Amino acid sequence: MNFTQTDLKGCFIIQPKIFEDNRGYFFESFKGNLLSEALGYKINFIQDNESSSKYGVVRGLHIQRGEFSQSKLVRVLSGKILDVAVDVRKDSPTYGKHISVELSSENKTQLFIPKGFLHGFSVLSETAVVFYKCDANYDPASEDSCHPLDEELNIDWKVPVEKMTLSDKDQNAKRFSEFNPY
Ligand SMILES: Cc1cn([C@H]2C[C@H](O)[C@@H](COP(=O)(O)OP(=O)(O)O[C@H]3O[C@@H](C)C(=O)[C@@H](O)[C@H]3O)O2)c(=O)[nH]c1=O
Repeated sequence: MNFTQTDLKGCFIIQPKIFEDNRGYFFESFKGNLLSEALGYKINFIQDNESSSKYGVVRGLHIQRGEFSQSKLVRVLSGKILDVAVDVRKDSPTYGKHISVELSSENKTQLFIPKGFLHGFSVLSETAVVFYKCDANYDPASEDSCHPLDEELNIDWKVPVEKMTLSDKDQNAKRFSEFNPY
């Protein structure tokens, strides 16, 4: 399992080691000790989420604040997404910057996103099933969000705008200029 720190400190791209043979493949999809070693601190994942979405769906950009703030470990069980993390950590030298990483059932790449980041993804395949671990429970009262098409963030979701599907909540999300740092 290979951990690569990204341009946004604390966000890691994780590439599991795949074992292929005439039966198919095997890989360890999560190793708590190796993740803690790479991060330099311990993570205690307590909730797993799965969602399925069709091509062009953009979910995000979401965050939970306070005691329910979440780190996430994201991977794709089928299809392909563009996974996006935006640094909203107050005083971070990369505040407002984002990374985008293609995650697919084919490349088996994972993205670790620490607390203090907005998270979202777009679906680049016909459908995609996304699975992610969280280290805090879902708490709607702690949720905050930012519009995925905010001009200041300038995220290329790799989906034409006319083909995008957003939830009502995301369509009505605030602009980044109105967003309070984490
Ligand atoms: C996120 C979440 C939603 N729900 C419910 C609330 C709602 O009725 C339904 C759909 O919720 P949403 O529209 O918020 O789902 P979605 O837009 O997929 O929200 C998710 O987006 C990605 C990008 C994230 O990073 C996640 O943390 C989460 O915010 O599921 C839960 O019960 N538990 C959860 O953990």
